[in-house]
Amino acid sequence: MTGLQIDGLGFRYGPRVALEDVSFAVAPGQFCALLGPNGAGKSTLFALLTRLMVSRQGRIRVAGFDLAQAPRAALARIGVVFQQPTLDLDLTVRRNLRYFAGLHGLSGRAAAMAIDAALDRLGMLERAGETVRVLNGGHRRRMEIARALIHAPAVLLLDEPTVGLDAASRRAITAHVHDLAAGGMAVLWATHLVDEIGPADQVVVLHRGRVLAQGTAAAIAAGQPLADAFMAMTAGEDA
Ligand SMILES: Nc1ncnc2c1ncn2[C@@H]1O[C@H](COP(=O)(O)OP(=O)(O)OP(=O)(O)O)[C@@H](O)[C@H]1O
Repeated sequence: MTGLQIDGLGFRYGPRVALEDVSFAVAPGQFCALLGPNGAGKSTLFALLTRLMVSRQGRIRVAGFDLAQAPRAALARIGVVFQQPTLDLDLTVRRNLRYFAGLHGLSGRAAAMAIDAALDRLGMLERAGETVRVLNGGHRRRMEIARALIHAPAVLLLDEPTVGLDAASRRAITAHVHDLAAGGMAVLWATHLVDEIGPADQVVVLHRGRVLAQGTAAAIAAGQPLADAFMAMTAGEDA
């Protein structure tokens, strides 16, 4: 397995169970939507995948590397776009990315090539010299995704990356990230918005820390709109 594999993952905040026996995989070339309402456990899962937090329950493998046993090798193969933007608004796009390339040990020509390639993939190359502050929200987000690609990760994690964006920007970013998956990356996209998911995408429905369903969106929707299937599943749990 060369993408992302999660087996039996659990996590508690004191007595509160945030994740329970979560297992699923994202293969290279797959766009997988982690679909869950507020409080489902998506951010907790992302914190465990990026080792901001550690769990003793279960196992996470990235491109075959066990995150607990070989954290550096595993983390080197992950690109992350967190919910909260973390850009220096007063630097240009290129300087922001150069700083980040340096964190990954890239400098000089290698860094310049990686930065140009990543910006090009997100349609942002012509904006490389602009200060981040003048970019709109959609372009800032695209730049953050480009930044997450600089070290050529095998797995790309995005935590609700379209929050606060207008419809056109959301559509553009969703399309760009689908293209990255089609190019061979394993993509995990956390969201509570079903309109960001295509029928062929993989979906993992997370609710109250547990996986309620997983499969293609078409299979989970089972002939009804995905939104209805999702509402029925999560409302049923509340009853
Ligand atoms: N620091 C914390 N201390 C205690 N409980 C927490 C903490 N962080 C999250 N929780 C709880 O863990 C559960 C999962 O929260 P989490 O933030 O992972 O969900 P989420 O799916 O990311 O939700 P959202 O979309 O609102 O960010 C929730 O019940 C939440 O209240």
